[in-house]
Amino acid sequence: MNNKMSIIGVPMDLGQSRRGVDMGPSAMRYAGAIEKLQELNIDTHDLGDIPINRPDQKNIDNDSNLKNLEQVIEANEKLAEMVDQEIEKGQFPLVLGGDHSIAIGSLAGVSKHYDNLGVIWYDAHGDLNSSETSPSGNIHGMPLAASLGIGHEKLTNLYGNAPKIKPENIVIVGARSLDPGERELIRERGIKVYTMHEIDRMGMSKVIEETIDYLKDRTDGIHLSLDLDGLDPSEAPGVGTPVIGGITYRESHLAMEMLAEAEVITSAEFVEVNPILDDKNKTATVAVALMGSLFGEKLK
Ligand SMILES: NC(=[NH2+])NCCC[C@H](N)C(=O)O
Ligand SMILES: [Mn+2]
Ligand SMILES: [Mn+2]
Repeated sequence: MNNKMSIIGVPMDLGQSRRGVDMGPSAMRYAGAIEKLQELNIDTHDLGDIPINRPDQKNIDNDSNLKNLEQVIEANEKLAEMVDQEIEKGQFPLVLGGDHSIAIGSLAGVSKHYDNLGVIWYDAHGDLNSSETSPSGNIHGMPLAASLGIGHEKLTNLYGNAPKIKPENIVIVGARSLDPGERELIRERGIKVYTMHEIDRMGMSKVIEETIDYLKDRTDGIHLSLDLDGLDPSEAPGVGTPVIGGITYRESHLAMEMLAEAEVITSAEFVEVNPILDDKNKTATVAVALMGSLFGEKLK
């Protein structure tokens, strides 16, 4: 793996309705993210947080039902540019969120550098909604669709033309809450999904083995987008949209270790850590432990 890493914090909570996820980057730094990476002999540059403009009140776009559309776009444009520049310099970008809408910016920046970017979407949700299908108007439920070129054109065309990624280069792991429009899209576009059912049946080991086999040959880089709500809320309670019956802490470590061993991940983000809803920073601590495994920590 690329040993030179740039950390980019995105303290943004405007892609969903529960305040507090803007403190995610601080919570993960406080839980020792930078020290953990340095311990692993990774040459780590913490670039700090992207400045976020907060609206005075809740802003709902008139022609779509999208909440805080302008602010989300502004933040994502800054993020895309930064991610793009860091990769250009030869750095591995590690993005700390913030709500999952920031994946729009991460993927916009990363995809500039790959013709066939692969994406592992580790999440209880598909985040495949558009303004038409979204039950909530929350943009954090839309980043994967937007990156596929589906949805509001200001989101799909952010920092370059749509689409940023191809449906056949995506693997969703941990899904257990999919809206009707998302299911339809998964079927229509043939997106590969390992729901909790498959994880229970096959075991995480087989799921990740298949994921790597599937993506390895067809892609020229793989972005890991890890939403902490992919884990079970008993182990990662500090998230805004928890869904019972999730991936365990051990399964998640195994997944990260297998990805590290295969040396396939070329960029990553950890999102949706909400310290206000958390139990003594437990979720940020879990996130940092998973970063350890993803970036090569071994027990012996
Ligand atoms: N990144 C997340 N936590 N997304 C949750 C999305 C929940 C729901 N599917 C929605 O679109 O509103
Ligand atoms: Mn989620
Ligand atoms: Mn998500």
